[in-house]
Amino acid sequence: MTDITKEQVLETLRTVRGPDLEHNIIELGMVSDVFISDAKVYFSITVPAERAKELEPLRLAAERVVKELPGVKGALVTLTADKKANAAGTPAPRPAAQPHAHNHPHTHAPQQPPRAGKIGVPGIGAIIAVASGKGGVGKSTTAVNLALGLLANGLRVGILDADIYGPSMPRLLKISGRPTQIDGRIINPMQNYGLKVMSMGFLVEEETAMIWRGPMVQSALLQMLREVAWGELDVLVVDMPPGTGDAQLTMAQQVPLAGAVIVSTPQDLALIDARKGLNMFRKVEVPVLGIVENMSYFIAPDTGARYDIFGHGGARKEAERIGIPFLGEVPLTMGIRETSDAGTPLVASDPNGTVAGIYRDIATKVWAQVSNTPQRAAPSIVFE
Ligand SMILES: Nc1ncnc2c1ncn2[C@@H]1O[C@H](COP(=O)(O)OP(=O)(O)OP(=O)(O)O)[C@@H](O)[C@H]1O
Repeated sequence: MTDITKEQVLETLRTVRGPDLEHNIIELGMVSDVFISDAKVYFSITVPAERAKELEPLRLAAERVVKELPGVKGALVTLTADKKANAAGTPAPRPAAQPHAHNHPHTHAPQQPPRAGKIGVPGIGAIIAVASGKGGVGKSTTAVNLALGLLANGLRVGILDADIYGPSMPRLLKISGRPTQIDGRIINPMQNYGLKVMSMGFLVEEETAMIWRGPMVQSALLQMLREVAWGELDVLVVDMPPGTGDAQLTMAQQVPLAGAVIVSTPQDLALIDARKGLNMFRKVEVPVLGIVENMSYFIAPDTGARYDIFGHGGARKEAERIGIPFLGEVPLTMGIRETSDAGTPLVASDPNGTVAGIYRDIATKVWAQVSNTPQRAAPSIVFE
């Protein structure tokens, strides 16, 4: 079998029509440089920032045609926001409901209930949210590897999948089956890789959760927090649902969070959304522990060479601009993709690898902040 070439990849990408439905994505100049390494193909497609969401099918189509080429073992395609549009002075899209959100986080914040209204969970030292302004940036993958990084630092760790509509923990941690109950009420968490885990995915079929309305989701979440036999934990990592809508805001208000970690990709579009996430936590006075830049740069698996094809550094600049800690850069690698899809997260399956080291460093930085906050030192307040 001959090795796959760049030309073959570009040729097959000519069969994928661009957003104008007339020209293909190569003609339209939307495809970045193509990297091929060990029969795996990596590239990004540049799209206008405001259309990234609706163009997800384009990304999938491009990934599919490349994967179907004989000799290709895998393809990893990302959407990149069109920077030129911004450089040319096009204003970045703003959320209609929060017109001042990303410039004046405090100016227009509505009145919120005081933080004293939140109550701790007995036995749990600190609860940390992992959030992202939008889906698909690798929030769940980061949450799992961060949790494992905290575990590797000698802490007792649990992870709560708060994404009721799209739970990912059963897949990411390769856990199946139903949890057992104590006294018909308290649920035993599931476990793998030393983590205690709870997810709506263990309790109901995905289709059932899909038809739930807001209040049901809220009570399901609080139940997963309080009616689960977590035991003694130093830290519970909550994988928040993506986005910054009302549901996320309520959740951030109701869960007694010690702090939040924001995950973003380096692209402008993701950063705009990350900013919304930051503002959301500020509104409810939850300390932002910092930003992680995921899919920051690309490392060719064969040569180890590093390529900055995704606009690396955006999240660090953003963190510096607004004065919050920058927690680290996680590269885009096939290893992360494959292990998260296979349910064998890298920090557990390749603890000595470079990427595991990056996640452990992030975990150390996060914990250094959390353990210095008064919430950690104070005993948990018993609820009800
Ligand atoms: N650094 C990375 N390198 C390569 N692939 C990655 C990386 N981070 C995440 N991925 C892949 O990107 C996809 C999305 O990741 P993940 O499910 O963690 O994102 P998410 O932000 O939680 O998404 P959603 O909000 O839709 O649940 C997954 O297939 C995952 O394996």
